[in-house]
Amino acid sequence: MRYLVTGGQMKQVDRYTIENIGIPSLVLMERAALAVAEEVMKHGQKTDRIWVLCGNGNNGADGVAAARMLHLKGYKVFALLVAGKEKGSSEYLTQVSIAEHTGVNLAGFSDLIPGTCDILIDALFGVGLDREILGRYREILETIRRCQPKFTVAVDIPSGIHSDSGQIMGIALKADITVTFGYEKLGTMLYPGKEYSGKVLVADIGFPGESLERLKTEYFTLDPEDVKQLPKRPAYSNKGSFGKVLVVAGSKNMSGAAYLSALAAYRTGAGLVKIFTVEENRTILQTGLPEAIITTYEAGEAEAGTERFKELLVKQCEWATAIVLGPGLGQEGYVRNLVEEVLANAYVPIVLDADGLGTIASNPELTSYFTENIIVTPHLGEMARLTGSAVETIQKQLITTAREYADRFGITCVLKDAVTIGALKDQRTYINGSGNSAMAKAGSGDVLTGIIAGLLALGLEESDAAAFGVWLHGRAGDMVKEKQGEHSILARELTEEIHSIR
Ligand SMILES: NC(=O)C1=CN([C@@H]2O[C@H](COP(=O)(O)OP(=O)(O)OC[C@H]3O[C@@H](n4cnc5c(N)ncnc54)[C@H](OP(=O)(O)O)[C@@H]3O)[C@@H](O)[C@H]2O)[C@@H](O)CC1
Ligand SMILES: [K+]
Repeated sequence: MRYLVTGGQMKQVDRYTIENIGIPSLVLMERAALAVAEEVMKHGQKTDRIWVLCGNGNNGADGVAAARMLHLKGYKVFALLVAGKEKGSSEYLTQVSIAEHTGVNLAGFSDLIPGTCDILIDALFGVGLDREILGRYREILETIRRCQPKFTVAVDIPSGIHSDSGQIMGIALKADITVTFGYEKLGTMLYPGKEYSGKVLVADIGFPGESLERLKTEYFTLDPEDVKQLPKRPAYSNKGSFGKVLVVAGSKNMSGAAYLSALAAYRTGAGLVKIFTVEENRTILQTGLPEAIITTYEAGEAEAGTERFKELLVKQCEWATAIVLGPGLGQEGYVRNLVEEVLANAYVPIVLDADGLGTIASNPELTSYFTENIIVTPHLGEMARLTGSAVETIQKQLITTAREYADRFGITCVLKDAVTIGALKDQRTYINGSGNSAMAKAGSGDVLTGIIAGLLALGLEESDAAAFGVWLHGRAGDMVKEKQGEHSILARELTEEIHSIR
């Protein structure tokens, strides 16, 4: 697990380290600049034309220091000082003074003769960027972009990307590599910032652990080594040891979603999976997934809300350790009854997805059944229906949208996008780094519900099941893509990779 920070949190880490621990700001900066210079030396040669674009805050000061280090190693460096010294930070003034004493080639931006730039070090704005880039700064960034640097190393974060949201603040520079300090910023994990950052390298510049621990560390991501934290299968066990997943899914002419969800739950480790679906799906599901138990109902009895139907459903809910509710249920009138009965009668974790969420959006009064064991997994369109916000608005504020929805009901909200967010009920927020665009295909979401339910059945609590589930799902997608390329992934193949990850 890796913590991620907002720009504001990073500033608090800086301040605490400087003021309470006593590591001078310039000492941190020296290590930051060295990390940048070393990265440039790995990619460049002494004959390369290296430009360093420097603002007059501490990001610019990092740039000036890196320019000095490269200059002293014999590299051809040209530091472009974009702003005057008047409002420069004290570290910036110190770095410029040192650079002057060591003979670094310093110039104002107006002295730039546009030409070949082999390597650009982008040190205009770091976590201090707090507003839209306009006027002269915008023109400077446009000029730099027109020069088409062959390789760009961003200092801390690409200039123009907001460190909390990953949004472009009017204009931004694209980097091949971003050398970030201490902890990765949310802005390089979230689109479009993620795309602008290239490869992100986190440089340890000496922040002691306690400088972060004392903050409320809310944001985190998972890496391949974290898979070790998933529960192991004890040797002495039976199918009952691993929990029972009830998949309430499927409708007439729609059996695939139930199949995929159930299959994924089994592949993730559930001991028993039962599909509760319409009678029409019995044969096809029994044939496709003979390992699953199939219990069926008639749409008519669900519509009428007969006693037999209610009793049958209550029995299923009592049987389950975890429930998937929604995939492929369709939008027939009876679905509302079905969803309400499950929400009212289940006392175990429920993964609510797809048509289950559609039912909630059309019948918002059903949210009164939401308890802390609900995990909702909407994509942006579903979230738009649930909240009444536009998709474009949600996309610009994934984290806040997911967090607000989760907190409103005290539930866990997994908001699915190119970077999926898990606003967990325990107040931590998971930012997913696995997965790829090839997974944007029918059935992929059904597999995710099954994986999360499988983890719940193994005993993970809702927050961990949601975060690990999203990660495993993306990782499986990455592995399938590696084998068969971008275009031909099928949702069911995601389930076939789960074993190689776990
Ligand atoms: N010891 C430390 O603290 C360490 C810090 N480190 C480094 O410091 C960086 C943070 O430094 P920072 O806080 O000085 O902010 P920074 O990103 O340089 O930007 C501030 C400048 O930008 C300006 N500005 C902002 N928005 C603007 C806009 N839209 N359009 C125009 N101007 C705009 C703003 O102007 P102002 O608002 O003052 O008018 C100010 O001049 C961090 O990312 C890391 O690289 C590391 O060395 C580790 C040790
Ligand atoms: K930068």
